[in-house]
Amino acid sequence: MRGQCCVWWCWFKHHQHFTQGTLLSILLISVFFKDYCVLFHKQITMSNLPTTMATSGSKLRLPGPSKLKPPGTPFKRQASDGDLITSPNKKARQISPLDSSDDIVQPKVPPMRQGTRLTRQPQTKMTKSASMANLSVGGQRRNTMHSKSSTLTNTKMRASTVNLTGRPSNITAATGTAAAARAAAARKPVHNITNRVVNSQPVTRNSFAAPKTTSTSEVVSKGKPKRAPWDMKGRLQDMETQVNSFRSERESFEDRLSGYNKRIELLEHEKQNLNQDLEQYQTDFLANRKEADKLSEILRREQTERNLEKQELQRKIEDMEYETSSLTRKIKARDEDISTREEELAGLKKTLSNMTSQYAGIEVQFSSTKMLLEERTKQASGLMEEVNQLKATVTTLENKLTDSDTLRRKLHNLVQELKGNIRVFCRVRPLLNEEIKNNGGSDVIHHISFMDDRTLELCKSADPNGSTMSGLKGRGAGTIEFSYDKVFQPSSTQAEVFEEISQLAQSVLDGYNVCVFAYGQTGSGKTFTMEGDHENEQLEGMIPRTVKHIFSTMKQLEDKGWSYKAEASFLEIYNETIRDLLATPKEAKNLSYDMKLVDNKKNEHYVTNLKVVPVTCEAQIQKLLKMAQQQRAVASTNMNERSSRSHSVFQLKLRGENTKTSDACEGTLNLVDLAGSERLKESGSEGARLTETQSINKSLSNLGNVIMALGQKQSHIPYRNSKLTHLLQSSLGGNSKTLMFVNVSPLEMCVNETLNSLRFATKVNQCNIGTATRQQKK
Ligand SMILES: Nc1ncnc2c1ncn2[C@@H]1O[C@H](COP(=O)(O)OP(=O)(O)OP(=O)(O)O)[C@@H](O)[C@H]1O
Repeated sequence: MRGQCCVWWCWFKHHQHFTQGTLLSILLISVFFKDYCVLFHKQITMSNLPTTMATSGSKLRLPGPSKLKPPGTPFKRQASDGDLITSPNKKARQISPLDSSDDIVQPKVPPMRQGTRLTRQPQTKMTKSASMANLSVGGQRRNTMHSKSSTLTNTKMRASTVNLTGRPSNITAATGTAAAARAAAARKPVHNITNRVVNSQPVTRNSFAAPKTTSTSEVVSKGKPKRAPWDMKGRLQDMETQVNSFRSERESFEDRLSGYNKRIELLEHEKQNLNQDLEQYQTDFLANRKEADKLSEILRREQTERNLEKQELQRKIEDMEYETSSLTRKIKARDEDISTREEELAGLKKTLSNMTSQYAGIEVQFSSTKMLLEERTKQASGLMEEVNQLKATVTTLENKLTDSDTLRRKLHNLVQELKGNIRVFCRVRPLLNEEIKNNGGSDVIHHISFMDDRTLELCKSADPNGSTMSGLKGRGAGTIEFSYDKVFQPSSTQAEVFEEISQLAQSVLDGYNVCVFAYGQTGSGKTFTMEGDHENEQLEGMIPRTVKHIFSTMKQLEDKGWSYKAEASFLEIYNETIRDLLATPKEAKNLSYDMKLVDNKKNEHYVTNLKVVPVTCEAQIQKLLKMAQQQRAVASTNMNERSSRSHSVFQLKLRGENTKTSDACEGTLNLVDLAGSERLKESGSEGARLTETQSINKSLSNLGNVIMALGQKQSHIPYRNSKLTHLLQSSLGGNSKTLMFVNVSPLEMCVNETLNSLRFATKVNQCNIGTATRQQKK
């Protein structure tokens, strides 16, 4: 009966537009086929297996127990396309009716729309299932329905039946729409009918496995007594009742269907929204992913930078640690220093307290001293007046002194002029080591007596040749007295000797010609007097001392506006031949030296090819003297090992200019070391040495002749008789200041030579060779 009802319901649903009359006639026909339908229903119920139901040419295949899903298992999406009967494009939403159960696991939805889905989704599934079942039963595809799809359809139909029987579900509750309310009102009669089913057999999942369908006819039959077969009227009434019931159900279903359709639309809309959301999510996801990539890149860079910064900071920390350690050491050192300073400070404080007490005492003294000072200040002011007066007196005296000095110079020159321009100094050398031994260990010279600083006596015990001392003053037999401008005893030093001739050095700077020569026998001390010992400053001779004096005076005169130019030359005359002592043998090779007159009026001569060296300092001249000394010809004789056999002439020309007074002058200094005078018999010279000696004596005797001629004012002065006098012409004449050293040997065996030298010197000293004149340059 239940199957029959289903058939009818389906048919009715399909042909709902039929008129009630038509429906009635159909019902009558179905009554005739009642037995067949009952039998068919029984077959279904008994077998509980998939059954093919044919009604009015339509077939419906019901699912067997094996086709049903286990309880609690939701329909899965792997259902074939056959499951999607009415709307294949919505198969994603085709879910088992069991999803409506409370214990069905709901599909996950995005959180944003979770609330919505939780309330709507089950309803959507159920609506679809119900519509599908309705369509299937309605026979739209009754001839083409596949067995599998019909199985599912049957299952769905049953599920919809279950829902239609009034099982409370969240779908109804969730929708809560007006349509649902209308449907519920329309369903009311059926609900009453089905309530019995619900009460007798509650719907569970297991009930789907073994569905216990109860046909409407059975329900009706249970409520009312079964009509007899012949009671067609009653039956017709029942059918009408059922038809009404079905109609109301149909309306209810239609309402629900329209609700489901709306729901489908909503869900479609929601799906679109969800798709949009999904797209948005995907877009967002991609954007976020890109952003995440960017951020990760930034993070990586940041990490790299942070690592670098970290390393930098670590380095800085290390540096700071190092600095800290150094500062700590410094602080420690400073602390130590501070402690030391503190100790010092404590000591100083003590000292300060002592000094403070001392200061108090001093202050007392100071006050007394202050008073004293005031008195002294008064005295000082008086004394200052005296000092000023004295200063004025001093100034006056200084002026007088200057005038006196000038007068003294004039008088000095006058005295020199009165003395004669050629002066003679006698110097007796001391006995040397060997000579002292021979003298019995005594340095006393027995045959020479020094009367004063100008006179000496020569004692000559016997004259084997019968010579007399006629013409000389004597205090008795064998004693001869000689007087000169100055007599230097053996003890006289080089400095004492130079002091006497320093005025001559000054005269050169004043523009006078000066000639100093040493005369004496070999070994009497001429070279010692003129050159001395260059290595020992105290033993330096007249030449270096004169040069030093001249250069020091030149510096002093610079303050008075004088500036000088000096030129030096050094030559020797050996055997009447001139040799340049400042030229090396290479330089002097093939050079001839001769005397030539510079100026006829002045009788000035010069030596051709002679090397003249400009000098600016004393050291240069010292160098030249050493060079000349090395080159000087030294010959060994019986009388003296270092006997020099030539006359040496050191010449220094000075030209001075005064920028203040526009004064100018020119002076020449000649320092001559004559060759030793010796008598031929005593020297024992032979051959070349004899010739040397003869030449030397000749030039020396010619020197004497020139001086004699000058003294006697002869018209002819034999300057040219020898190279020496020829060279010294300008210095021996009346235009120069000449000084002759007569060097005397202390040896008694040389007394005759000494006598000759002293006689020669006396002759020279008696000569008046004229007045020296200053050579002024204009
Ligand atoms: N005043 C003196 N004081 C000390 N020693 C002196 C003095 N005069 C000369 N002598 C010494 O006497 C020696 C001879 O002196 P020097 O060579 O000067 O004689 P000389 O006359 O130049 O001889 P020559 O004509 O042969 O050159 C030297 O050893 C010198 O040192």
